[in-house]
Amino acid sequence: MTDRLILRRPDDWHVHLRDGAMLAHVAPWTARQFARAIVMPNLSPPVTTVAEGVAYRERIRAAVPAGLDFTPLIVAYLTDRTDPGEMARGHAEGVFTAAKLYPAHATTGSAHGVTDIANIMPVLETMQAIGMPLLIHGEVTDADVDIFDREAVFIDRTLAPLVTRFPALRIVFEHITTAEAAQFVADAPATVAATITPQHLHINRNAMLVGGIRPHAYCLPVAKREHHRLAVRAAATSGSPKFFLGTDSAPHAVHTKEAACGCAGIFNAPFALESYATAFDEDGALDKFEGFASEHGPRFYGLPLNEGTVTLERGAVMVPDRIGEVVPFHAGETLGWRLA
Ligand SMILES: NC(=O)N[C@@H](CC(=O)O)C(=O)O
Ligand SMILES: [Zn+2]
Ligand SMILES: [Zn+2]
Repeated sequence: MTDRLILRRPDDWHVHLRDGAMLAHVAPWTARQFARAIVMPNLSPPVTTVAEGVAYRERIRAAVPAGLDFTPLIVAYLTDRTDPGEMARGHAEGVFTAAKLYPAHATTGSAHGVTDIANIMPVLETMQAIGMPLLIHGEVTDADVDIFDREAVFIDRTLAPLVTRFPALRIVFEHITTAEAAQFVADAPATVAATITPQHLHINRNAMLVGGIRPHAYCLPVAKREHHRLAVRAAATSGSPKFFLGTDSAPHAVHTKEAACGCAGIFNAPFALESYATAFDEDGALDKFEGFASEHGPRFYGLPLNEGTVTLERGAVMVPDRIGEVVPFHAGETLGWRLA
């Protein structure tokens, strides 16, 4: 039995670091675990221009404690009016690593998102031509589609046609939650990959709804039935280079989650590696963890692998009930792996 895991330094390919006081509160947690992170642009207002990207990157750097070697990778937020030239310039100047498609009103901070994919066709043409990855929150927003079906329907209505129409565009299907998504990505060309969160490896929808409504288990896409969790978990531990680590750590102050209309998002950054390692260990797949955490992501993005290592060791770690004003994922639980 392995008791120590020495991994090439991992990256987080999907995180929400927020802004202002929340940024200062949460950024150190990500920076102590990961070398780089793809930082989501759904601020208010969102990060849409190169100048805003540069300014946000500076604010993130200022929030990272001295001595931690951490590189934030900035993402542009696509709207109906995104200028292809602005994306090309941001990418060429090394500001925008990728651009994010939020279908309007699909999730937290998506009000300025894209109302119809037809509106961004010229942007996608440019991104394909310059090799700029497209990151997607893959859920439809149609009122007649059940919330538990919104990811699977998105594949048929939007994602599959997009992959056909843009055969050279690199696409990351973010935070997948369904068997359909795992299968779609596995069968898709090598231009299509997916991130997987810790929560979607650990919980199904019962965690949210059995024995009382549990707002801290609520995020989007919402956790699904158990067979979906198992399919997502099989994808993560499969060793396929199409699946990689993206926490979707999404902090919200406790009073905004414990509310009549609670915010979507789970704050998992403080114990993210511990959480993933516990899941891989439970499935006898620790040998697949380094690829998932440290290799598949940079290879897909065309970025160098990190130098240096982190060490995880078997041993109990208690997750606190609160971290400041935020309730972390696994609050009150004990995980079986800890960061050395
Ligand atoms: N995942 C979530 O439930 N929430 C994210 C947005 C997102 O990633 O969809 C957030 O910004 O709070
Ligand atoms: Zn999302
Ligand atoms: Zn997210």
